Order: sequence, then structure tokens, then C-alpha cells
Amino acid sequence: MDAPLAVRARGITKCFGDVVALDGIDFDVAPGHIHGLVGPNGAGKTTLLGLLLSLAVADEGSLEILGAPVGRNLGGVAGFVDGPGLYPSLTARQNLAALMGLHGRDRKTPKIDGVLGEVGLTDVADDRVRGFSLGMRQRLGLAAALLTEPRLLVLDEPANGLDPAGKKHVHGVLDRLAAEGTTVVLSSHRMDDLEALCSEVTILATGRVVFTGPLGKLSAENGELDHRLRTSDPGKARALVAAAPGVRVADPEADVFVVRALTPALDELVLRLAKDGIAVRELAPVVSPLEAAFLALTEQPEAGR
Ligand SMILES: Nc1ncnc2c1ncn2[C@@H]1O[C@H](COP(=O)(O)OP(=O)(O)OP(=O)(O)O)[C@@H](O)[C@H]1O
Repeated sequence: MDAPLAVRARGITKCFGDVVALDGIDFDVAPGHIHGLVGPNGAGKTTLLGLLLSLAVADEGSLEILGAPVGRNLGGVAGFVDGPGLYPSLTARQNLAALMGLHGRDRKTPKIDGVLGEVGLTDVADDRVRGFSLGMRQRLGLAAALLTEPRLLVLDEPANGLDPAGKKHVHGVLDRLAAEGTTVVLSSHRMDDLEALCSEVTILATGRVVFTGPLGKLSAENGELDHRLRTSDPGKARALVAAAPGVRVADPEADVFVVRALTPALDELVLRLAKDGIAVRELAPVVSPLEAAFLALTEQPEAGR
């Protein structure tokens, strides 16, 4: 029998007074995947993650976590929203020991050293959390979640405040977890992080799902992309670009054009420019394909309410 979905949400609605934070969403997360949750500010990401962590209860809809109704399997779920809850006056190690105590486990376990090492906090293990930067707190929050060996890890913007070394640690940990079968659901505003980490994404806009599926599908669905085009002869290129089939041009008065087209139309344009003795010095997407897809999907009028 197939493993149950790590998350199965149907028709989830959550309101705060008059604000509809989640508006009847369906949301599936396959087990063992790193699933990214993206969307503009206020889209409902944190609200959804909070429901997965049983920090709040949906007003309507059904939510199953690891094959059971939400709330029945708290042992298998860990993570944080709005930053990890930590004791500022305790050291990193003491925070983790306190957490072990709360879970009724041996506080002296070498596991604490292990998770601190995994997130790159060994050197500051005995420093008080009060003096920790945002990135260090995020990493300690991840270490705390790891201690409970979750089957579903839920993280709200875990890359916030991370320097490159911190990001490398966190990405390494999440990749390892997923390889071992743990499901990770995380929110992020960073498309590069999502591209590096996630196999699947869900895009929320004003409390609704506007895309859910593999990352590759998201890129493929967004055909036309803006590219910067710089040539050896902007004057001559201008007329050619304006007449090129399937190519739209922005700011044609500038020496560097922004052209929007499908790849075949861009290929044609480059060949035509070369034929006329005009060298193409730069032709590069203005934003990554993922970011372009995200903007296109979240700016559609029907995404609004
Ligand atoms: N406790 C609350 N009380 C009132 N309104 C809330 C509460 N929590 C969330 N909201 C509202 O619900 C909507 C969704 O908020 P949420 O924090 O889930 O969005 P988000 O996608 O995580 O945003 P961001 O990217 O800014 O973190 C927003 O309009 C927000 O103001």
C-alpha cells in the first residue's frame, strides 16, 4: 500500500475576524519531499503552516497529517512559525536540554551535540541565546525541531537572516532529512532557495492556491520571459527588434532593450541580428523563470478577492 500523504488538506478556510486568511484551499504534500510554500505578504503561508503545527484550528475543511486527522499525531510533527520559541537567558545547549526534558527524554543525550553540530552551532553551544543573531536563532530552532525526530518538519522562512555558511548548513540538513524520508514543508520568499531545495511548490495568493505541483511544471507553464538584450549596434538593432515576429520590446529608446518572447522567437531574433552584422553582447533573463512564473501567477486579477 502507498504511504499516506504527509499533508492532505481539503477546503481549508481560516478567518481572523473579517480577514479571510485561507479561502477553501486544497493542499497535498507527498511524503519525503521538500515542499515550498510561496506567496506575497499576507497570502496565508504562516496561517497554513500554523494549522499544520496545530497552533490553530481551521474554521472549515479537513486536514490530515501523516494519514491521521490533525492533532492526533503531534509526536510526528515539529517546526516553528514566526521564529522559534527559545529561552533567551539560557544557552543554546540548555535550550535543547530543556526541550528534551519537556518531551520526557534524557537531557544528557549526545544527540544535543549532534544536532548543534548539524546546524553549525557547536562553537556557540554554551553562549546565551539572548546574544544570538536572527540566523543563529533560526538554526537553533531547526536543531530543536531535529531533536524530536519529526516525520513532518514545518518551517516558516527558515532561511531568514542566514549567512551563506548558515544557509549551507540548513540546506544540508533539510536535504539529508528528505533523503531519509522526512517530509519538509517550508515557506520562503527566496526563489533561489526554493529552486535549490524543493521538488514541489505551492503558490498562495490572498488565501487561495494559484499553483501547486513540481517546480519544473511551474517554469514550463511560464513561457514568455523578459530578457535584457545588449548589442554592438543599438541603433540598427532597434528596427530589427521592433519588426521581429513574436517579440515585444520595452523601452526601445534605451541602448539595452528588454525583450519579451518565447525561446524560439528569441533564437530567430539572434540569428537575424547576426545576419545583419549586429553582435549580441548580452541576452539574459531579467528574473529567473521561477520568479517570473511567481509574479505572473500572483499578479493575475483573478487571484485577488
Ligand atoms: N492572528 C491574526 N489576527 C488577525 N489577522 C491575522 C492573524 N494572523 C494572520 N492574519 C491575517 O491573515 C492574513 C494572512 O496572514 P499570514 O501571516 O498567514 O500571511 P503570510 O503569507 O505568512 O505573510 P508574510 O509573507 O507577510 O509572512 C493576513 O491578512 C494577516 O494580516
